[in-house]
Amino acid sequence: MTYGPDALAHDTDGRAVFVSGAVVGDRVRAVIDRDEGRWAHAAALELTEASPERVVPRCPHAGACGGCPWAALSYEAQARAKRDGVVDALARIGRLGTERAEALVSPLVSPGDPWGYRNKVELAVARDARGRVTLGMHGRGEGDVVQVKSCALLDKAHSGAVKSVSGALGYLAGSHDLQLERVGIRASRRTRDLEVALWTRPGAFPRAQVAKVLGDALRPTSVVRVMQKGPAKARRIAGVECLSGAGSWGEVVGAESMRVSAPSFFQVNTRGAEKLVELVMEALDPQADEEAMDLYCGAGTFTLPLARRAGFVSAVESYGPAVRDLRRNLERAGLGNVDAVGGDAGREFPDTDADVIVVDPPRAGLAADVVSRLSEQPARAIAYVSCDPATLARDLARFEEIGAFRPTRVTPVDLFPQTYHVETVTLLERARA
Ligand SMILES: C[S@@+](CC[C@H](N)C(=O)[O-])C[C@H]1O[C@@H](n2cnc3c(N)ncnc32)[C@H](O)[C@@H]1O
Repeated sequence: MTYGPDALAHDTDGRAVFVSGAVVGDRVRAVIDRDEGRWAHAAALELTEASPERVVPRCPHAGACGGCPWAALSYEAQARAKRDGVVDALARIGRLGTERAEALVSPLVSPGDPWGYRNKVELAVARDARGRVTLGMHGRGEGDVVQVKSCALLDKAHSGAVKSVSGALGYLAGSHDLQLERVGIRASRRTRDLEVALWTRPGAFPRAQVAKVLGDALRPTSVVRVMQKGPAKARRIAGVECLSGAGSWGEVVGAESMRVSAPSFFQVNTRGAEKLVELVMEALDPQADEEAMDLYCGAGTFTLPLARRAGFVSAVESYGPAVRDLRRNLERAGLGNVDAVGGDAGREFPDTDADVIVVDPPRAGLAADVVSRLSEQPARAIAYVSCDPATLARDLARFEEIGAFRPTRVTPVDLFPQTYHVETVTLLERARA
């Protein structure tokens, strides 16, 4: 498999052909639909011999919906392919070589059930030629929307929420222009919190009707409207208003209770988030007389447990709503030993000497100046949590070049079963002179 939805084949000239609709080991008849010279893309038309790793997806929409691109691959094969993908990225992009990469990367850790693990789904909105609105899951093709009754990745306790929200908003959109761009549903089995977040353009909005219709349909604990400006993909926020209930969503991660507002990042797999915290704490083992740093800290998934164990924590997060969530979570937890700074991790790099450090950047990885600043730290260890093996590998190569810290363990964690995505926790330890 590739780090993507496709399987990898080679044509008679040995060039790579990415094949959609196939899994590793399949024999298929496929047609090339994109030729880029050095590589090509093909679509499988007919399965002539099924791979022993092929399974019947648990969800009937898996072929059309974009949410589960690896659902036709057995879970064991997914786990192997993810670990192999991390090894390959470290060997090639990280320039660590195959032998060292193989020794560094442990087998994939699976935090729990590979279905029903998500605490969040996002519904796409489509309008037909007559302006009628339908809501559904993002399809495999650009702009496709697939109507579903439930999502097999969403926590079973809330599996009906997708149908209820799609129905209620589809009905209301028939008589009101909601200016809807997408809808987020966050559901917690632990707190029973259920939040519906409507992403819209700013402007007039039937607040009371939306709150009433959604309230009747599924009794959410919170309904919020996130007003967005600029291009939809940029997700720039013009304002957030609470239409009913709490105005935020609550979840329990290990021993910590957290509240998160709709635009803020929160791991979609709660058990997976717990596993990450466990691995990070185990690797760093922060002590009461030590100082910790948490860069790209979000609403505090690592900050809170770090603050329980270390003497002091410097935390940096650039996104305003997440910084507010972090401060509120620290206050609710009664933790006063954290300096929570809002701003870019490079520009606001804490002017302090840390003993242990957590970094958990977005997919783009660490800016080069952040790797340099981290390398100047006297810390004994850094835990690098990554959601992209390629940028992790690039950053590890930068650490190696500077030479102050070396990766000593890379643990892939399966936060996103049925997809090609993989999270990793890398322990970097101070290099011996
Ligand atoms: C993968 S999330 C991790 C959040 C948190 N550690 C958690 O587990 O919930 C990455 C976070 O980095 C923040 N971020 C993105 N770019 C940043 C930057 N340049 N400086 C600081 N934070 C940034 C995002 O807003 C997001 O909250």
